[in-house]
Formats: sequence, C-alpha cells, structure tokens
Amino acid sequence: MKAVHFGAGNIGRGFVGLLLHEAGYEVVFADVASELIDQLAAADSYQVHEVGEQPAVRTVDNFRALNSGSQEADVVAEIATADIVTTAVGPHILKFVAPVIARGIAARAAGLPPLQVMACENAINATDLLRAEVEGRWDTAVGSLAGAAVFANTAVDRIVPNQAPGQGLDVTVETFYEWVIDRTPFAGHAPVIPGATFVDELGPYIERKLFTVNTGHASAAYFGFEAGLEKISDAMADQDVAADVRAVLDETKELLVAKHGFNRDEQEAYVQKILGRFTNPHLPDTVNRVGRAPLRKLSRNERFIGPAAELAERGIVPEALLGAMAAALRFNDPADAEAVELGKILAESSAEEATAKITGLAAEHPLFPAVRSLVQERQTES
Ligand SMILES: NC(=O)c1ccc[n+]([C@@H]2O[C@H](COP(=O)([O-])OP(=O)(O)OC[C@H]3O[C@@H](n4cnc5c(N)ncnc54)[C@H](O)[C@@H]3O)[C@@H](O)[C@H]2O)c1
Ligand SMILES: O=P(O)(O)OC[C@@H](O)[C@@H](O)[C@H](O)[C@H](O)CO
Repeated sequence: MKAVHFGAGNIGRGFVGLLLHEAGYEVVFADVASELIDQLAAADSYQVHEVGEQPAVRTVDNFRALNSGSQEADVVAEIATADIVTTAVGPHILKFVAPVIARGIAARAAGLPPLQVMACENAINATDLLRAEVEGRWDTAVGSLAGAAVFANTAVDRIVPNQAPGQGLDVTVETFYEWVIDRTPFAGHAPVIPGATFVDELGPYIERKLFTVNTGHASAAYFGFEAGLEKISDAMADQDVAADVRAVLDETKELLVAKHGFNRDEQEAYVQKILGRFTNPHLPDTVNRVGRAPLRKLSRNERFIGPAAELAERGIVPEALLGAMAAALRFNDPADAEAVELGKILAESSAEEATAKITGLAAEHPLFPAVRSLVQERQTES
C-alpha cells in the first residue's frame, strides 16, 4: 500500500505521515522545501517524540521523498500507482498542489481502485476545496474524475509546534491526536487507518474542532501576544489570558450545543481537555506560530467570524469573541506576511472597507457594526 503525502512539515511528519506509516503504508512525502526533501530522501527513519502525560517515541521508516517542484513528473507517477493522497500544506496552498494531483489521477491505469484523497488542513471541508481545484484542471476527455478518485473531508487535531533548529527530521508533538474522516464517499471501501475515526456526518466534528481547539488556541495566541508573552503555555498561565480564552470557549460552546445538539456536559469535558492541552509546558509552542496568518484566521468562515456571525444571527452579542478579534487586529508580528498585510489594510482603508476586506462580512450583517467599531478603535491607536 502506498500513500503520497503533500507537505512534509510539522503535521505532515508528526501526525499524518506517522499514522499512515503505522497503518502499513509506504509514505512518499512531496514538498517544495528542497533542503527538507533532501534530508528526508537521505534518511532511513525519523522519530516522533510525544510529550506530555505518558510520553513516547515512535519511529517512522519506509518512506521516500520527492520535490514536487523540480520532480513533478515523478510525483505524478507515484500518484498514478498510489492508494491514498493526503495534504497538510495549508488551505491556501491547495490550489498549487491540485494540478499535479489531477495529472496523477489522469495517469492511473484503468481498473485500479479509485484514489482516496484527503486534505488534512485546518479549514471547513478542505477536501472539497481541493476537489474543486482538481476538477478545474480535469481533462474530461480522460474520463470521469468521480470514477478515478474519491474525495473525503477530514478534521485533524494534534498540536505540532515549529521544531527547534538542529532537531533534524525528528518532530516533537503532544500525545493527544484525533483524525476524524467522512466515511460516506468511500462507499464501503474506506481505508484502514488505526487511530483514525470514520463518521457518517463530519460537519459537526469539523466545526467543533475548529471553533473549540482553533478558536481557543488563536485566542490564547492573540491575547498572549498582546500581553508580551512568547509561549502558549505561558499565555495560559496568565490568569487574565486564561479567563479571556475560557470566556471565548463558553460562547462557542453555546453555539455548538445549540446548533449541533452536542451534549452540554460532553462539550464542557471537551473544552476542559483542550484547555489542558494548551497548558502543556513540555510543548514548545509559540504565540507567533499559533497566531500566524491572521487574515486567514479572521476570514468569514474561520474560527472567529464563523461562530461570532452565527451567534449574532441568533441575537447574541459575542462579547468574548469580539475581544479576541480586537486582540487579533493587534497581532503585528513583522515576520508574518499576513500580519503585515493586515497592518496595511488597517492603515489604508476606511473602517467600513477594512472590516469588509478582513472579515468578508456583508455590511448588513448583524455582526458588522461591532467589528467595524473594533477596526475603528484599532485604526485610531496606530
Ligand atoms: N501544526 C499543527 O499543530 C497542525 C494541526 C492540525 C492541522 N494543521 C494544519 O496542517 C497544515 C500544515 O500545517 P503545519 O503546521 O504542518 O505547517 P508547516 O509549515 O510545518 O508545513 C507545511 C509544509 O507544506 C509545504 N508546502 C508549501 N507549499 C507547498 C507546495 N506547493 N507543495 C508541496 N508542499 C508545500 C511547506 O514547505 C511545509 O513543509 C495547515 O493547514 C495547518 O492548519 C496543523
Ligand atoms: O494551523 P493554523 O494556523 O490553522 O492554526 C494554528 C494552530 O491553532 C493549529 O496548528 C493547532 O495546533 C492544531 O490545529 C491543533 O490540532
């Protein structure tokens, strides 16, 4: 069995690659980072260090590595004979990997089972985004895409920080993980991946993960950044930051319980578990990594505006989420291209225009005036 995995970064090596390896797949990593690919291609194995309660070390071997920029034809050939393709490159990169995936699917021999494609990104229905990009490049003369590949949405959860320089290919990760996969597209032929959970209705799980883990995490990052703290665990050790994060998760809990019918006590236990994960002092995770790409995080269907808009539509003012968004607007990390772009938008547009550009909210939306006030406040500070 063979899997081609795009993105040999933190989650690629520390989670998706590991689980596919443990499921018995030979993993072919495809990435555009030449140094990383050269290192992987020259290595026989790397280790995943799980830190926290019950630490463990796992070894990943039986992999190969290809540069999807300079060795595109080789990647196409690997996809042509693979069972699975996964990605962990970032939602905005899916459009760049789609053409090579489309060519790989087109090159498959007739009679092979459909390629199983899963995007493992922090975004609602990322695989649907990838499929749309592949469809856009599909040559219908080759045959039907639906007959050649199945696309399944997934929700992936494991905190994998940026790795310390000098650690080579080894990855430090938390012990917790969850990979939830939509079973329905596989029509009874879902892959066997021990450690992954297959469900019939993925939507509520994706929203629960994004609006709890990622909303809480990003809130800790932005409040922590404002407080001048570097590590997420230090941010969570600050009582004010911890209280603000908790208040945010109270709001998203209300939405998730009301919208998806999650049991209130189970959702509370889920929140508690996640808050505990953020405080893990063994995990060297930073507010800069977790707060990265603030324009993506402040966009319409993402972890802040997504739940806040739905609460506003239900007549609730999401005070705590608005507080976190105010902190996000102050995330001015000069090393983050989106934070720099956010600063430019705030400096060069009216409050009305900046609110629309940053959040994608329509001016008539009930949340719009509250966010516009935050934007205005931020603009008067600069
Ligand atoms: N790190 C985590 O804790 C975590 C957890 C769950 C989900 N995720 C999601 O996984 C995705 C990747 O996150 P990460 O933390 O591993 O980031 P990362 O930056 O460590 O890894 C991304 C990798 O993608 C590669 N890449 C970029 N453009 C590419 C291209 N065109 N073709 C092939 N490879 C390309 C990069 O070189 C890099 O190695 C994101 O969507 C993120 O939200 C991350
Ligand atoms: O990857 P991002 O930028 O969408 O979000 C940053 C972190 O919140 C994220 O990577 C988490 O560590 C991860 O989603 C945990 O499962």
